[in-house]
Amino acid sequence: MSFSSLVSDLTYRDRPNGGNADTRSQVSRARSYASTAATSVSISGDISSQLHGGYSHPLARSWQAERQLTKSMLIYPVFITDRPDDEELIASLPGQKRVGLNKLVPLLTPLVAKGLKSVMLFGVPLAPTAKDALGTAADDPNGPVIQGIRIIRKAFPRLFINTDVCLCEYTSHGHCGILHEDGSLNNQLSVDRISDVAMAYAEAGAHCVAPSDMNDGRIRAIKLKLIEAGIAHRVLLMSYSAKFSGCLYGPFREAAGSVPSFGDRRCYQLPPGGRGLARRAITRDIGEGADVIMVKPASQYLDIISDAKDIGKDMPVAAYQVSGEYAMICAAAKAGVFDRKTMAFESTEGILRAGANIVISYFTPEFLDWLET
Ligand SMILES: NCc1[nH]cc(CCC(=O)O)c1CC(=O)O
Ligand SMILES: [Zn+2]
Ligand SMILES: [Zn+2]
Repeated sequence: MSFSSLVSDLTYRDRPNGGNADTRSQVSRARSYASTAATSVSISGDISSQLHGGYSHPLARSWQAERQLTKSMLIYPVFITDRPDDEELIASLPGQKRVGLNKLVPLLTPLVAKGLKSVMLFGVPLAPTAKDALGTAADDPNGPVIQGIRIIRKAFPRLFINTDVCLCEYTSHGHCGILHEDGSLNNQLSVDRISDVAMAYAEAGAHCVAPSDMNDGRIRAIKLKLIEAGIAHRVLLMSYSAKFSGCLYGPFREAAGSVPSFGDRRCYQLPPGGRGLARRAITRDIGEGADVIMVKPASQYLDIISDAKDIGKDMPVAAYQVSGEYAMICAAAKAGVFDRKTMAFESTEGILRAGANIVISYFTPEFLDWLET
């Protein structure tokens, strides 16, 4: 194929700008270049060098992705406080709100109408007496999560309810379990307590329990309790398997009031360089009975998402684009670094390309406007 025949193709091709004068003059300039250069420039017969035709049309571009982002892949994090009439914007998470139980249905109604399929519930106890060493408020039958489950089940019977299961929002020390006297996690007591909380959410009607505490053995403990209670067949167990420590949960901790009062979470959340450790945690959690494995944060850990897909070949992989990732995108877009919507898609498509089937995203309400299906 010669250069001049490629150039003449240009005149027939569909063009988004309708082949305006500008393009026509480019084409004629290219053509006159081709006629003078045709003898010296010749493109060899290598047909595999031609890729553009495969993605010149928007539909053809969509065919290039293994997984297209759809509304059913998105899970929206929802923060519920213990003050029923609360409705306040979260300063650290632009555009996101914390709501009380009375404002839950008004928050979700327009989103469900636009195709919201799934939420992840977080409880935010604000009452000064709400926190103690055991995180008692986590499974308070009158607390925000259990009452939130009941309200959502009734108002939106088709909405899939995931519940984040952890103690850090409810403990006086802000750690994700019960502590030894020296301040380290007491793994056995923590697992007992976390699995009780998971059971309380499942029995209240949650479709999914998702422990984010990172104590060893909690997946197995929860699965066994679900089986024992005869509800394992209707409750999905999503493990925050590869959850890394670092600075990307800051805005969430602000929103949920779960900043640890001392120390940090590095003894239970994974070290950022720990790819092998993440693979072991994923393998372990699959073995303990997880139905879905999660990687978190998402964009900084795309290799881990890919590993999760590889290890859990037959399982759905979820990725949590966490508060810090969201806040960074908001801040950069606001500063004019890039367009917010373009980056929302680009980051999410990267997460899907790495292997995720499910994305937990603060952009969900916007995606419901942006996506057709
Ligand atoms: N353990 C609770 C929990 N569940 C989800 C997140 C983070 C979510 C986000 O940053 O958006 C956290 C915070 C943490 O572990 O400190
Ligand atoms: Zn926690
Ligand atoms: Zn420790």
